[in-house]
Amino acid sequence: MDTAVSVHGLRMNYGAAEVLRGVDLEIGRGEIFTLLGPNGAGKTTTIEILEGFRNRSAGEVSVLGVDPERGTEAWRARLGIVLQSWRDHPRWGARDLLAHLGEFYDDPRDPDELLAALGLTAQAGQRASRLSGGQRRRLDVALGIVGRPELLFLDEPTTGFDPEARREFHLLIEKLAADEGITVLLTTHDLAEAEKLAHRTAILVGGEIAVCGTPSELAEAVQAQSRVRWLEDGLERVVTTPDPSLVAWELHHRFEGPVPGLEIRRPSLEENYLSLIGRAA
Ligand SMILES: Nc1ncnc2c1ncn2[C@@H]1O[C@H](COP(=O)(O)OP(=O)(O)OP(=O)(O)O)[C@@H](O)[C@H]1O
Repeated sequence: MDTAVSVHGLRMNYGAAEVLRGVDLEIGRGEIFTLLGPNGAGKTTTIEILEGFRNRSAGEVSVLGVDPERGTEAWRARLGIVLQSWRDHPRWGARDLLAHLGEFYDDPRDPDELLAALGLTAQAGQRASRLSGGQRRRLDVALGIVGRPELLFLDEPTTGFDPEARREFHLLIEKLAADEGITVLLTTHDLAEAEKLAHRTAILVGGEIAVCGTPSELAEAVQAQSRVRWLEDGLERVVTTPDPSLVAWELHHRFEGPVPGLEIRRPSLEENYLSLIGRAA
């Protein structure tokens, strides 16, 4: 795998608070990688360290072959960064903002093509402060890719999007990765978004990677036990098991026929994700 991001034993303390507790990650070039986790898990802290905005407490980090703590301007120009909230230049029009930012790069994208790709052509002359939340996020993404980055960081990019805008946004990210080989690292707390969009996802819980893999590996790892219920001697019995068909087979044998009130339930991925991150499903 041609590596875009490599992280080993990453630790971060804010004073006495240990926020990252030994994070390991390898992200390949051209991959769409999601960092998924609940509020406060350490997602933003991780990507701020990768972006070179924050110095780590310990561990090894390489982003496009460079330690972010020693990143030069030339290295930074290879990154596209979309922060959680970017509220600068409220008086600038969307197109002017893109054209202006593009001047800082050697080979910027054409502002009009970018606006069209993001579905913002009608808002080209509109001030950034007058855009809706979803339009503003799309402009943020346009600003993030105007310099043709090799690696794009997106911190919770779809917060506030309606379903249609979210779907279009996902298509755009898939196109950027497929057509241009851009590596994308995005954070989200939406399991469905990670499942839909990412080639691979790492679930960050309490400053540690709980699970990392492709959507099917994720489903398998997060898949908890199934619940088998039945009635016996007037009482409800419940067992949890990784192999509900075996339990049902044993029950059928024991009852020598139909099992009263037999019910098998496999928790959804969402339920299992919630139990993994320590929330009631
Ligand atoms: N500058 C800081 N000083 C002290 N503590 C901080 C600082 N920034 C973040 N934290 C704490 O570190 C923990 C991780 O925060 P972080 O923003 O990385 O989480 P997150 O996973 O991005 O959360 P969210 O989904 O809410 O954005 C939280 O407990 C947060 O309160």
